[in-house]
Amino acid sequence: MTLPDTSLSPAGADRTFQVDLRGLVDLLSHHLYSSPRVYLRELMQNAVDALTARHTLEPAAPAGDLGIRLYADRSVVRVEDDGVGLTEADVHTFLATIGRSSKRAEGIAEQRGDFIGQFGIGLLSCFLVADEIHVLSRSARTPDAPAVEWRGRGDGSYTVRTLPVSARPRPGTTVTLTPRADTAEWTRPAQVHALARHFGSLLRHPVTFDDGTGGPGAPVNPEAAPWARTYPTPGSRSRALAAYGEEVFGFKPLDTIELDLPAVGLKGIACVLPEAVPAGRRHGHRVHVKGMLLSEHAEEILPEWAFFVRCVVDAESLRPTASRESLYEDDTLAAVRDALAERLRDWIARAAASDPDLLGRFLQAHHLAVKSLAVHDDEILRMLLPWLPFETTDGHCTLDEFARSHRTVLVTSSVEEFRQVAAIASAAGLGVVNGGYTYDRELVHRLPEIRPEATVADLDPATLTAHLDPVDRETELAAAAYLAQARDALAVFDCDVALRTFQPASAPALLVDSREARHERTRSQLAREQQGGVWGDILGALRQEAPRAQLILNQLNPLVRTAVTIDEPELARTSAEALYGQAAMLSRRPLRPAESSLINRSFLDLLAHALRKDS
Ligand SMILES: Nc1ncnc2c1ncn2[C@@H]1O[C@H](COP(=O)(O)OP(=O)(O)OP(=O)(O)O)[C@@H](O)[C@H]1O
Repeated sequence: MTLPDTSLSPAGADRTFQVDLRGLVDLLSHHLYSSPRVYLRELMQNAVDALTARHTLEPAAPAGDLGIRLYADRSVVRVEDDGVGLTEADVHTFLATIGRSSKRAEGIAEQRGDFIGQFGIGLLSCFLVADEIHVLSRSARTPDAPAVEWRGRGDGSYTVRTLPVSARPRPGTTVTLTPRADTAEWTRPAQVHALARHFGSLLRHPVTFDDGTGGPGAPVNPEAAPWARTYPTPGSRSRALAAYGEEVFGFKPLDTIELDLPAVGLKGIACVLPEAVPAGRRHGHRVHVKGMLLSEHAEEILPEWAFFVRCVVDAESLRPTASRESLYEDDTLAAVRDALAERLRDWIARAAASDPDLLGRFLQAHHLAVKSLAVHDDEILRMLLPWLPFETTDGHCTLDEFARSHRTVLVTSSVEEFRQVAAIASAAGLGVVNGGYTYDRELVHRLPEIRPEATVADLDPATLTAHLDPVDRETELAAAAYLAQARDALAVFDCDVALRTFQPASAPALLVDSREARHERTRSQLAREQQGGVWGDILGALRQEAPRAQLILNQLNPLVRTAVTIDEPELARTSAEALYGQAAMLSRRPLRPAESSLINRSFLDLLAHALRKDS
């Protein structure tokens, strides 16, 4: 073992970490912030926090008198506020110490609720666009203190000096950046103006922008948030909220739901999407804190099932993470999520109770989202199950309509089984729902919970065939030769052939072949191929009696009646293959390569036969 060399440093001497500021800024820009543009958000946010502190200090000061002024010409970007300002001691403590913040209580988790910042690193984001940060400040807390100037450089060095009061006659802070040439994209005047509007349009303090061309500063946030304005009528209010939703999200909402949670000072709107979105694709919500836009893609404020809305909210006490692009997962956020989810449920309940037209349009676009919700939410299930659309043997209809005309509701377990039995079941007067889509079978089975008079049962193809009428002995005997040839032709598909009578007469054949049966046959076939090998033994051990597919020919169908009388063996085989191919296609399940080539071959053979006959 080698002992550490202690000759150069006295044992136990305390040392101080060195910080490589360039490395730190690099880390922030590549891993914390999504884009250099966030420098403006951080500066505006510091200005907002400084104004908040000033209001606490001077509660009587009229809010409209204290504001934020932005300035950008081609050579500098400046953010000036009438906030609480800094003394020389504050500058050393807060500006020059990375990770130190005046907005935090004792621990890192104890942010003082009135501020947006807390981590003491936001100002560093200015190094994403400039090599030097210049701060000129005057404290409102110590009005006699001189103005103080701080210059912080990207290499980690800084200078502080005090200046006469005349250098900054009023309390507040001015931060000036001299952008690097390669960052013009984020610092040219038009861009600074656009970014200021983007981040600050809902700020409650007056914010102006001046591009140095001489005109008056343009207001960045001329109007209050749309939900904070007053409107002459409820109708004009909801139209204004919808127009705002359209402006920020780019779609015309199906409806706009107002959100208001006084406990956390949250207000905003949820815009119902006019079209369905794939369940996995979530766009997230726009979250403002104290008016400041922090995230455009926050997902955490609503549960996953709420993918049919996009929200804009402004909250007093949600806590952003250091990157500001997501929210700190704490009890408040969990409570907000629950409360907002409750609002969405209330909206659905209201539409179900009093606005069938709106409910209809909503379900047309979002029935999948609602189905996923109803599976876990008894309240939604009770309210909406009768209204949800399902594919049935009566076409697409609501479960309520369907249950009214069918006392027993049969439900298949796969889409393909539904396709196989739909026409025949409906001709036989049976009511079948396609239970193959996600959630559908589960939901249909819960119908008796809200319609106790309804009965729901599973239907599989084998049950249906058991109900088909056999043909009389004479017909069976007459068809025996044809059936034998058909069985022989279809043996490669492990398919039996039978003759029955069923409606509709227009259906020549029904292929009964459940998914489980197909899997079982594949396994059996593999076991046969692998005989003797390890796989063969394993698969063999798993082997059950492989259920066979069944092609059921319809004796009522004129084509089948003719086919069973064919005495030409080749033509008999081809016709059986063609009937099998047509029934397989009707089931709309994916065809195996052998089946596709069989369909091709039988078609061409039949064509050749027809042409030969004609010539
Ligand atoms: N415009 C300003 N007016 C007054 N003080 C300011 C201003 N900008 C920065 N400060 C002081 O500098 C400190 C550090 O600012 P910085 O933006 O780095 O971090 P923060 O805002 O405290 O936290 P966060 O990293 O979460 O933004 C602040 O806590 C505040 O004391």
